[in-house]
Amino acid sequence: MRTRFIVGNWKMNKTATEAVAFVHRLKQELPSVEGIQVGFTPPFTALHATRDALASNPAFLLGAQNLHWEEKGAFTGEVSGPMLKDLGCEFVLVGHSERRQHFGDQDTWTNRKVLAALRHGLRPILCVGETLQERDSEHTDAVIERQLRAGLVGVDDQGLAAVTIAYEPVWAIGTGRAATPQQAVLVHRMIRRIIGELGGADRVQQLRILYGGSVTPQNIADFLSFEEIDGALVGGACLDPLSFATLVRVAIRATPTRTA
Ligand SMILES: O=C(CO)COP(=O)(O)O
Repeated sequence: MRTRFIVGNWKMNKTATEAVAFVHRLKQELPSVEGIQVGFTPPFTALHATRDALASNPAFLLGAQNLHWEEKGAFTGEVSGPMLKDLGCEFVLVGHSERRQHFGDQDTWTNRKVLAALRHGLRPILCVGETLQERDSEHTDAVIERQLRAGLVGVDDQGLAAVTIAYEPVWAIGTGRAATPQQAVLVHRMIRRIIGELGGADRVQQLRILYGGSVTPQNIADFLSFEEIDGALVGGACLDPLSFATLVRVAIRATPTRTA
């Protein structure tokens, strides 16, 4: 069975000082985490402090929210894979819809970022998701397929084994209007089929597909009751240590028993 993965995406929240306070409180609430992995993506400026505060708990993984595809050079304001790796990051988000919407991250860029992450030993979490307009016009499948295929150009079987996909419908992000687990399951199945076609047929059963968009301590169990949903990418509900700890505790107990 795939190990479930809950990732708290802090977005542009928390100073380094606040990050340390958060982690200390969270560790009090979650003295032991077994059976699942918990990831954190602080802003770049809080990565170092968060790493030190997390202090080698193997269930806790540090990640970044973005990277540039070049290793170094004249790219003012950017951060590269080797820089993240050096700080102890194990994974990195690529193609989050906020990057696509506000910062012009196009499919060709997400592809370069996925390849750069893999080159530097970081596991990419490739984020895909449709807007409300795309869903309403029944383009969800086509949009997700395009984002996946374009984002994974040139990724070989070995690379695919290191990739995680996050399905985050744009209309569900920060709106309090989560997708239903059944809606997510349908998209997750399609994602697994497409990745299988891309050449990961042998390994596709190991691929983790997370759901993101208004996940809360109240609805996480519902999502994780489906075996197609391997975890969650959590925004708003990850910022408060008590709320996030509750969510993680529920996730630890959740067992997949339903089919859509
Ligand atoms: O974008 C998200 C995680 O990356 C989801 O954000 P919310 O959980 O706030 O909807």
